[in-house]
Amino acid sequence: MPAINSYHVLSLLFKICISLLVGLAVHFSATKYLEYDFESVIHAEIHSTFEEIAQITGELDSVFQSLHALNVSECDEDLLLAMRQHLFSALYIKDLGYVQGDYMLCSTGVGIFKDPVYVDIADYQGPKGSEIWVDRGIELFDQQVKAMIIRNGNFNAVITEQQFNSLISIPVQWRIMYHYQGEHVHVAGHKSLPVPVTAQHKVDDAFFYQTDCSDVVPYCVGTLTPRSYFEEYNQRLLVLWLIIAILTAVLTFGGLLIASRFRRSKKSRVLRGLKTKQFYCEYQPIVSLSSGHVIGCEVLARFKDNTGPIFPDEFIPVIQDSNKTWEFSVQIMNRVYSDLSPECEALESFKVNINFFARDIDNGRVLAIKAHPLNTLKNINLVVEVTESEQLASSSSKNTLNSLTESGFQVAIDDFGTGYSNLGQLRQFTCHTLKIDRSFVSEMEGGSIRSSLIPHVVDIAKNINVNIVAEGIENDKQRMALLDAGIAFGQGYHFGKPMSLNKLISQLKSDKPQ
Ligand SMILES: Nc1nc2c(ncn2[C@@H]2O[C@H](COP(=O)(O)O[C@H]3[C@@H](O)[C@H](n4cnc5c(=O)[nH]c(N)nc54)O[C@@H]3COP(=O)(O)O)[C@@H](O)[C@H]2O)c(=O)[nH]1
Repeated sequence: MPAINSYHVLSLLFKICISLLVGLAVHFSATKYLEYDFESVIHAEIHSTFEEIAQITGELDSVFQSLHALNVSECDEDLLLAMRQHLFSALYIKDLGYVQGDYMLCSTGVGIFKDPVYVDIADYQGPKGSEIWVDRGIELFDQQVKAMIIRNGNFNAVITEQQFNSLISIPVQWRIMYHYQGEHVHVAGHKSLPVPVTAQHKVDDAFFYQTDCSDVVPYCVGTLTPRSYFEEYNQRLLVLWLIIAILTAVLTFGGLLIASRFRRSKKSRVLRGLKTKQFYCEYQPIVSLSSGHVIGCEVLARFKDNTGPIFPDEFIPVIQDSNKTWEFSVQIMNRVYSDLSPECEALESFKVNINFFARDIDNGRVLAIKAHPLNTLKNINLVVEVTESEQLASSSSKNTLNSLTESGFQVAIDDFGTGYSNLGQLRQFTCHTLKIDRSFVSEMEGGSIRSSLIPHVVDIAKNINVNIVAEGIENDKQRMALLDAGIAFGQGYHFGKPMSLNKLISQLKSDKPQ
């Protein structure tokens, strides 16, 4: 299991926060949408109220018009009959009366008054010369009701507040205002609601407040709807959206986990590292086994990102499988160049072994090394190190290696003895060094069959006149035994682990006779 560090904790917290934010955003947007939708419902309700008010005023206009057409100057039974006929067919008007001057003479409900009733001053002037009284308590068919009275000429009509109560069907607090010549007069509903001056709406934690004024009739309506009604009205949708929001948050979290797992997969880290040039180099000394002097080094690529290091045994296969071998080698050469260029003055015919892939030898891409600035560094002998493999046996590989050696490069065959090389193959191209795989060295003390092959490899090397570097020397006993076997050079933890170039240079300086 990978170690959990603060980076992982932070990244997990980040994912949780993003997922919560996405879930909240979905929830917030859905609620806003439902609120908007609910406001449209209230808006439609207000507009249907205006339509009904228009019908009321239309009814009043037509009744007044036809009563005026009777051209009467007193209230008699004929007029009462005519008024009652109008009342019978009216939808909204609940009573009609005849007024002369400041006195009402008769009404459809009472008939002809014995004593004319004094009519006080109207609350406000209405359109078309009408006068209006609002919120009046009147007796209608033996019942005390609140009503609005509209007078036009010698006639007045009564509209009860009950008429208005049925105009708005949703359970909101509402208020209808008469709006004429800049004045707002309460007509019906909750007097405490704010005066609806212009169309506006507001939503808070507890209420939806919405007001609107009609363009057709001089009325405005204000509504105050408790949020609980909104929640009840949209109960199913709110629950559904809450579930969707939770699911979205969970899916986002899952998606982020998968994405980051992919991001953290070795393959994507390595390829990202290649793109962002995150590979760097360590240098392992190669020494003379007799004197212990450092005669050169092997360049070993390293990789580390904020998730941690990845070792060559893991990243080399990724690079091979992704066909990025040459891109990788160029990056390493560039790194070696920038590491070495400030230091090379202090060196003396120093071998620098760089590992290349057999496929880049086979396809000849490695020949581009000839034009690389590394080639211009003073005191450096570049050694092309390549692991022995089947690909090295191809004729194109041989041509490439021969072309390199003709141009002054040295060639080292790495891990010699583990695979495909044979003496016949080695004779076909010039190679300068055989590097004996560390498995031979590590098994020397146990006297394995493999280690018993070392003298044989030494013979082969002498035969074709190449140097041998023994790899993986971890103690002095191994050094001595290899020296006895006729091997001149070695590499291994006994002389130094792969290290930074600065460290290697200091080791070199302390190594030099003063
Ligand atoms: N084409 C390229 N291949 C590269 C490059 N950089 C590295 N590699 C290859 O990856 C393999 C693993 O390399 P690494 O993990 O760096 O191991 C090297 C040494 O650290 C290790 N070593 C050296 N001395 C000892 C020792 O005394 N004991 C011990 N247990 N290990 C030791 O051996 C590796 C070097 O081996 P070799 O290459 O065979 O000389 C390895 O195959 C690298 O070649 C690169 O830039 N390009």
